[in-house]
Amino acid sequence: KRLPPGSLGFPIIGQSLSMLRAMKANKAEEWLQERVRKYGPISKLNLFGTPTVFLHGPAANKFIYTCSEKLMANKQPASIRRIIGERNILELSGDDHRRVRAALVSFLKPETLKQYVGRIDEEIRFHLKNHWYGNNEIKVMPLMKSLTFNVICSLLFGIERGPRRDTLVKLFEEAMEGVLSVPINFPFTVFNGSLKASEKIKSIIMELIHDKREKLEKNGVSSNEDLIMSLLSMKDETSDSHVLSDDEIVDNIFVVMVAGHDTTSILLTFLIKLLADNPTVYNLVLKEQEEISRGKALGELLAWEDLAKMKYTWKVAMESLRINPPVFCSFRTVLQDIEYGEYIIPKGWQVIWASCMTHMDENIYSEPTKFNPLRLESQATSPPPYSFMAFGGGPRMCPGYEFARIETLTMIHNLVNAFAWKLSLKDNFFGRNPMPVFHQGLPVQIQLKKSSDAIQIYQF
Ligand code: HEM
Repeated sequence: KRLPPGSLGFPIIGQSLSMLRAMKANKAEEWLQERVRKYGPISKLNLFGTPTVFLHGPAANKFIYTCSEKLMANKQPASIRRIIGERNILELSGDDHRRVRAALVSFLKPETLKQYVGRIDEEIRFHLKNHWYGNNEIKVMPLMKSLTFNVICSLLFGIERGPRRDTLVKLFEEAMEGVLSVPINFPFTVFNGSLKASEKIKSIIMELIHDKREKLEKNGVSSNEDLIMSLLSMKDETSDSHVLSDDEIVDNIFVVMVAGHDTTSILLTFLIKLLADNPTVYNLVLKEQEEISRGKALGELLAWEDLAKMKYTWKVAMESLRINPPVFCSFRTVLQDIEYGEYIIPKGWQVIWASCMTHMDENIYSEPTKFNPLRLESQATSPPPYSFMAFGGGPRMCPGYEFARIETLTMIHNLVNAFAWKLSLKDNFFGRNPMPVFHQGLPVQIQLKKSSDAIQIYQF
């Protein structure tokens, strides 16, 4: 058995800068395709200070998602670990991972979230009134980021609108800049700036924990009012001790901030673009959403049951995720030498794979660059297992799927019912940092629909 083909490049830096440059120029898929052409579906390289093996294809996806925890752990690159924290779910494995995941899922599961659909709808209407109503043009990407951040602040962290939220937004952007960087902590480096922002974010979360604990003790009852309250209320049935330590709550609230807001904002941004580019799809989505509005009183908020009727709209969202998955690549760390085909992946190395590569494989999806929401519906063309990777897979599959679905469907329902829009620019260039970023924010010209419903709901 031997090492996979490829070069490890220069020590520490390896191919990191070359890959980051390709990501910034939105050429990362081509960069990876070039590797596959040169070396095949498995090759070695050096990323973010660690020797790495890149794997490609559904068989590789299956291998990673079903691999024993004894062979592969979910350790992230050092930059992510140091910014978010050692006890965040992405770093944990075995019983620790199951315990923290179960605690998060007990709030993120449909049975809990279904009662919050109306609250998310309210936050979205507030956003539309404040940022869309009365304007002729808006920039979609920054607005979607602020919307999804506000939704998680309200629902998951119970942070009221105001200075604390505003400070968090700014710090959060600074922290995110260095999540994929060479982890050298010199003054004025991006990584150094991100570490400083991360410290401030953590002290804000710690303050929140103290405030909420006081509130819980005063009331003397457990609470599902928001995710932090829910985590603080959780006790082990046998020992009566808290399920998560304060440090674990801080690191995992941080990870939910990262995982929960950027991803959905990117999905919404691409959806708005795809709907502008595809009038037929926009009209079909509108038809589905108008049908739902007809069954409701004027101004009545959406409920869980309404979301089940938005089947076509969700297919459109899934097709958007196939073409533009927000999470570009994922990492695991090898704990023992692993044999993969004719190669060996040594202990201590990283494994990396990229969903976009599988999603754009024409052997799986015919005409992969074509936006076709119905392709995920038909039995004949539905993708084989481990071929749709936007939410990951296996025991680490995204636990925020339902939250993202509620938020996305509720926003699209409100948008198509109230507004028509078209892209302001012909070219809307985006790069990855590591999430996609539209350089000009995706400006669109918008028009409030003339219907009396839209005017009554979305005007002040
Ligand atoms: C469109 C929206 C979203 C997408 C595309 C997405 C994608 C993903 C992917 C691909 C993974 C797995 C990464 C891996 O295997 O290494 C993941 C994990 C995760 N996601 Fe999401 N996500 C989304 C929304 C959310 C939301 C809204 C939340 C929370 C409110 C969330 C919380 C998490 C957490 C905590 C994990 C780690 C799970 C674990 O390690 O057990 N995500 N997500």
